Amino acid sequence: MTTMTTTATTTTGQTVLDARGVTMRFGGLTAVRGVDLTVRSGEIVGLIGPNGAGKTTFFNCLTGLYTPTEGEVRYKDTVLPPTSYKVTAAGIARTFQNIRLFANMTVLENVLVGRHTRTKEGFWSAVLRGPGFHKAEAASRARATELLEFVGLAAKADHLARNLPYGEQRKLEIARALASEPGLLLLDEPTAGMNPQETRATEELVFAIRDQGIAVLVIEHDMRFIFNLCDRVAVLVQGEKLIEGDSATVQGDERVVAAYLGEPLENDPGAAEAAEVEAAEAHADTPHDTAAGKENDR
Ligand SMILES: Nc1ncnc2c1ncn2[C@@H]1O[C@H](COP(=O)(O)OP(=O)(O)OP(=O)(O)O)[C@@H](O)[C@H]1O
Repeated sequence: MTTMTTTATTTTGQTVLDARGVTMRFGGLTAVRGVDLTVRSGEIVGLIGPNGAGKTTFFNCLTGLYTPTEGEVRYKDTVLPPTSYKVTAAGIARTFQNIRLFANMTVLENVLVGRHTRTKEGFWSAVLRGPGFHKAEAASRARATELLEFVGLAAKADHLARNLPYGEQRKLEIARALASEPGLLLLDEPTAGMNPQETRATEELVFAIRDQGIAVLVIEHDMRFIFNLCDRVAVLVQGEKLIEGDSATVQGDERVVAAYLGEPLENDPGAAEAAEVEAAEAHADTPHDTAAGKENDR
């Protein structure tokens, strides 16, 4: 990972995101109910909660994919327009839980696509390909290359996105989001499917992004990642914000433990194996056999 040449613009404490009373209803189901959340520059804020708690729906309300049924979202004092293109242009970028790359485009082209809200050259300029277009294109390529260096993918600029390993596809999504030069980056489960080394590298990458002056709001089920990374963590349960505070406060809150941390996650990779071992122990004549074998498999 290399350092971007843009100057860090951190003015710690300035509110970049101010969501007030955000409610999202789908017919009879209230997926998000009256959620307030602020994110300030220089901060990494975590959003956690059980499956179905409303985290992604809340992200969708912040990024113009959904228009909240009630409530208001402001970015740097301006009420956000209800379309994702305009939200990106205003300064909020995001990645998705399910990776959304252009699989048959190169790594560099994917990042160039992310720059479309920052290029002034219009349709006719692109068609006529005059000097203005070529200058803007060269500047965009230079910036995209810089971002690929930042996330550690410069050597793969010409590879097709679909040929990247999973962890690198997630990095590419982040580079593409950064290409819109956001002031706030929303990451939806950035380490899903990653091994521990990739997760650790993602943690470093998020710190580096924050150090560039970009505020980060991150949804993640990996609690170690969240509590290492975040200055503040908000917990959503059944669409409502249960608590918000620093890592120690949230981890120690009895309601959070009861509602979330105390229960195995639905996709807890150890849960199926643990159940298998328990069942084997209950039925085996020699309880050590199966359990010992399973331990070695982990
Ligand atoms: N477009 C939609 N139409 C109807 N219901 C929806 C829609 N999107 C989400 N929901 C419902 O809203 C609730 C919250 O879902 P959401 O995906 O926001 O939860 P989540 O906290 O992100 O879950 P996970 O951790 O599993 O990703 C769920 O009950 C879900 O089924």
